[in-house]
Amino acid sequence: MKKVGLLGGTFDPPHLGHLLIAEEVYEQLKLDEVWFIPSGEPPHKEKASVSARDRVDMVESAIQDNHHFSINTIEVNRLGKSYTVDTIEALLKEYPNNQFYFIIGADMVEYLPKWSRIDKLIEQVQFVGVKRPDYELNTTYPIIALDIPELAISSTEIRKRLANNRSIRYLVPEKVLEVIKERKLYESS
Ligand SMILES: Nc1ncnc2c1ncn2[C@@H]1O[C@H](COP(=O)(O)OP(=O)(O)OP(=O)(O)O)[C@@H](O)[C@H]1O
Ligand SMILES: O=C(O)c1ccc[n+]([C@@H]2O[C@H](COP(=O)([O-])O)[C@@H](O)[C@H]2O)c1
Repeated sequence: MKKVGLLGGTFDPPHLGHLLIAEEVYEQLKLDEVWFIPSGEPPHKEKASVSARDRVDMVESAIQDNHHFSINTIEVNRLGKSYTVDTIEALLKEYPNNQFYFIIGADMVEYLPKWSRIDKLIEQVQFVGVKRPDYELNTTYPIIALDIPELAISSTEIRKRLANNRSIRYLVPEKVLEVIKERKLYESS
């Protein structure tokens, strides 16, 4: 049975915090792979600022030099809001021999009670919660809580910096920076 970590996200844009949590969970839980799953329509927040195509391309650029990371586009290929419960149901059908671990930051751990059909979802997939500055990892849900180095990086902060012509070097991988610059993403109009 293959142990596969899933990192769902808006990735608007992907940053070093995402890569660090994926790598830490991969190592600590001895996973075989981690799949990055960009949302089509995020279930609980405003639409992303750039297209799904751009977000997929940025994720591909971010993970290209790590052979145990890959991208899965199941959510961008599905219409409507990207509820995790639908994604897990589809993945379990398609890959019955995989054991999935859904990785979330502490902000999403706090939000778990509000996830769609959470009582069903919690029985279908093992959640792994990781620390994130300013959020608590406490929950009554049966998650695996992991201690990881905390990085105070968010996509929101990166978008703000770009809007103010500030540097995002060393907050995102070089390759992601190249895509952002080439396509003039996140420039204020
Ligand atoms: N610095 C971080 N430390 C720990 N977890 C993180 C970090 N950044 C993102 N995550 C987690 O990664 C997943 C995907 O996050 P997402 O793509 O929404 O990035 P974000 O930085 O939270 O974006 P935004 O600021 O736009 O809300 C979520 O589970 C989130 O909690
Ligand atoms: O299914 C839900 O109700 C749900 C609610 C909040 C978040 N999620 C998922 O959690 C992941 C991280 O969310 P986000 O918004 O921080 O990118 C992403 O895969 C979302 O689809 C899912």
